[in-house]
Amino acid sequence: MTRSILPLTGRSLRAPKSSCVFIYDDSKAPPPPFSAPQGLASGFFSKPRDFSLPNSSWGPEMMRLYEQYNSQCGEETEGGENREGPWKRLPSYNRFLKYATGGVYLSRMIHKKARLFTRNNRDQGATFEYVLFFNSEEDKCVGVFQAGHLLEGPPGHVHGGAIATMIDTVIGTHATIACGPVLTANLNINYRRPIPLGNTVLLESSVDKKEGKKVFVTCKMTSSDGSKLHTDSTALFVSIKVSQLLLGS
Ligand SMILES: CCCCCCCCCCCCCC(=O)SCCNC(=O)CCNC(=O)[C@H](O)C(C)(C)COP(=O)(O)OP(=O)(O)OC[C@H]1O[C@@H](n2cnc3c(N)ncnc32)[C@H](O)[C@@H]1OP(=O)(O)O
Repeated sequence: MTRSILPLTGRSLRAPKSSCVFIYDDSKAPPPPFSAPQGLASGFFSKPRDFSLPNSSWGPEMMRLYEQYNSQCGEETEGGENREGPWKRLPSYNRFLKYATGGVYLSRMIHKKARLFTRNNRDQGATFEYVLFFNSEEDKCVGVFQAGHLLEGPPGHVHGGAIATMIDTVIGTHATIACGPVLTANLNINYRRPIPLGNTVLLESSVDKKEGKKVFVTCKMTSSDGSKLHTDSTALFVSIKVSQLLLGS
């Protein structure tokens, strides 16, 4: 029923401008009727929470790096003018699908309780605190990541799977910006130095080459001052049609 009427293509999955999108918040009320246009039932809709903004759990290094990149971001001023800047902060929600065109309905039909792995803990600072910035002129993506105490692997240090998750998030986002919807086909990580829990690290990714449906990305993760290399990694992403995921093929 639903599959045939949904105009879901790669092109329809665009991140919205967070300032003007209203979405259904399923924690507050029952859903409006399926056919309700987005934004009409104002009592049921609320602004999506952008998890990539500072909160009280962010330590000084996280804040320093955030300010460093954020101060170089283009933005619309209160007077409505556009301030130029090479970087753009990428907003981050707990369910990407909800905020894509038409996704508000899809998100209720497809595993409606699903939440993004990295954004599913309400306890600020406990798991993944991160913010991503993108520089289109240089085609660079950076992630600033503060690792919370629930990410323990080796005693007092961050689990390798959590590190891989962060790398995949940064390079996956970068590959998506470069090529539209993609899936990780291959990810190789050299773990060079353990990361103490609570530390802030910097991830920097670059697209090495695109070849048909394939995009090759590399990423380095360093201490916040850049002095220590924690990981270096390479990855292959393959372009997909979003309908592939929805139709289970
Ligand atoms: C603003 C932007 C916001 C963005 C938000 C986004 C958030 C994102 C953040 C979160 C990010 C989270 C991200 C996640 O967690 S993604 C979740 C983890 N990944 C998966 O589950 C992927 C599972 N795999 C597949 O679905 C398929 O195998 C894929 C789609 C990957 C390839 O499909 P398929 O097999 O049908 O591909 P093809 O036959 O058309 O081949 C195409 C080409 O690719 C080459 N090939 C394929 N596989 C490999 C391999 N392993 N090594 C080397 N090469 C490989 C292949 O040889 C061919 O090359 P060529 O012959 O053409 O030369």
